[in-house]
Amino acid sequence: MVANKLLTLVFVREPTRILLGLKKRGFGMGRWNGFGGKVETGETIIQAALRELQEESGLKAKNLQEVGLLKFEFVGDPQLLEVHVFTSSEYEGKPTESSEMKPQWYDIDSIPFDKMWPDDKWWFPLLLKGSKFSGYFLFEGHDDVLNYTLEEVDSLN
Ligand SMILES: Nc1nc2c([nH]c(=O)n2[C@H]2C[C@H](O)[C@@H](COP(=O)(O)OP(=O)(O)OP(=O)(O)O)O2)c(=O)[nH]1
Ligand SMILES: [Mg+2]
Ligand SMILES: [Mg+2]
Repeated sequence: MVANKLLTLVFVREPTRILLGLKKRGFGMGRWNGFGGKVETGETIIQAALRELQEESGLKAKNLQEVGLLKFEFVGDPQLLEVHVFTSSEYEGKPTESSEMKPQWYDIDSIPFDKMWPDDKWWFPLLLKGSKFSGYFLFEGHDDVLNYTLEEVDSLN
């Protein structure tokens, strides 16, 4: 047994648009995504979500809500990634480019799914309509999803 690796992912949204960032380095480089990263020792998942959002976008979330739990397995890697997904509709600050992310607002009807992680096109509609969701995705490499499960849930765990 290998413990799951905990990660956060935060989407700041307004009624008609959502803030994405182009990942400039590391895991998922070149893809548009929300802001987030690894939960560090001694930190709660919510603390990590707030910290990573601020480090990567310059924004302070005011009403973070946990909306999704996504588990990822990669063929050949025993460690599962467990990504806790949040939204926030209120924030302080102005989106600012960081060493990791280049932020840009996208209209919710023109999300660049072809330049995002391939699983996002399945669960993003649930996030955009305000549902909570839970999913599992088996990847081969970083581009191919071999199979997945995804469900809307009333509450997360
Ligand atoms: N939208 C989406 N996001 C994903 C997927 N898989 C995955 O790890 N993520 C997210 C979770 C994290 O927010 C991010 C990966 O963490 P990271 O590399 O940004 O970690 P970090 O900020 O701590 O990086 P660093 O400080 O160590 O450089 O990618 C996916 O399939 N779709
Ligand atoms: Mg990150
Ligand atoms: Mg980090």
